[in-house]
Amino acid sequence: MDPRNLLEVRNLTMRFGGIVANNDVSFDVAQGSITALIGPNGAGKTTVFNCLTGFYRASEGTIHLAGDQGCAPLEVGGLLSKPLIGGSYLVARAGIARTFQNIRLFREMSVVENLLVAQHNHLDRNLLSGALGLRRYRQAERDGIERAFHWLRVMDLEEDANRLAGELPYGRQRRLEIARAMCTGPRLVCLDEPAAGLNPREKADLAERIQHLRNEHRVTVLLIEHDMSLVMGISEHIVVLDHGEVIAAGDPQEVKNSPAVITAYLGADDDEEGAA
Ligand SMILES: Nc1ncnc2c1ncn2[C@@H]1O[C@H](COP(=O)(O)OP(=O)(O)OP(=O)(O)O)[C@@H](O)[C@H]1O
Repeated sequence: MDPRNLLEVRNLTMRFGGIVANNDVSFDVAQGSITALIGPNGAGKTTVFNCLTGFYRASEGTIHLAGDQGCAPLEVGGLLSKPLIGGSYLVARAGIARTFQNIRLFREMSVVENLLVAQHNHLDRNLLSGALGLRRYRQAERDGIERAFHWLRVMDLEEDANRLAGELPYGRQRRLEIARAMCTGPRLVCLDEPAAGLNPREKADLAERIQHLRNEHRVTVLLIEHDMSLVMGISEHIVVLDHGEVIAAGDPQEVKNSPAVITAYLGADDDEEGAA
């Protein structure tokens, strides 16, 4: 594995019966980069995310996540050969977190509770120490709450801590989803259309926050997004999918000028025209 990369996807194919959602997809995500995965509707972007995060077990191919601090690389492809639910749980432990195209918060829980539930991996381990020594267990609980408030502050949601998540305005729910993903301490955060439904001011704010996460909190970002000004404004590397296949990859300028990309977008729906 190239030491500059955090993630290497090789020859990923995902079939649903006769439908080939991803066909022989290969790409890299460099350590510390903001990388975007774009393409017209139905191109296979979310399916790639679902394979990366263990929601689907890929039909073929491998996904390598670099080891932490020089440890041996972790083969997520190996983990994903385990059953579906175990897959996503193990992937979270490996250091990948995600948000969803359609917000999936616990709407009936408070904002801070959403962040505490997200940390169940840490807290589960400490249940054992709960049985063995109360002090350690309480410390783990305090750490969890502190971590939750840290990310609420970073995402400017502290004042909403005790509100029900489902009552937050839409833009704040989107920020809460990112805070929840960050709470798990990921090395790679996968954001699925984080700007969907946001107004222009909220989109500009989101772009700054994503850059802040990468610059100040050292997380690598993989982004699916239809808003091309956001993608072109913050990504160093862009991978373009069409009909399940990678048709181009490069920096924003290269992708903008790629004839294959222009053709793919001109052939797509009206609302995507001119996006590339
Ligand atoms: N669970 C599934 N079962 C059957 N087909 C699926 C499944 N998930 C995705 N597909 C199909 O795979 C293809 C790619 O879908 P996917 O959601 O990955 O595209 P996308 O690029 O994320 O699209 P969008 O931008 O509209 O969200 C589509 O034809 C879709 O219908």
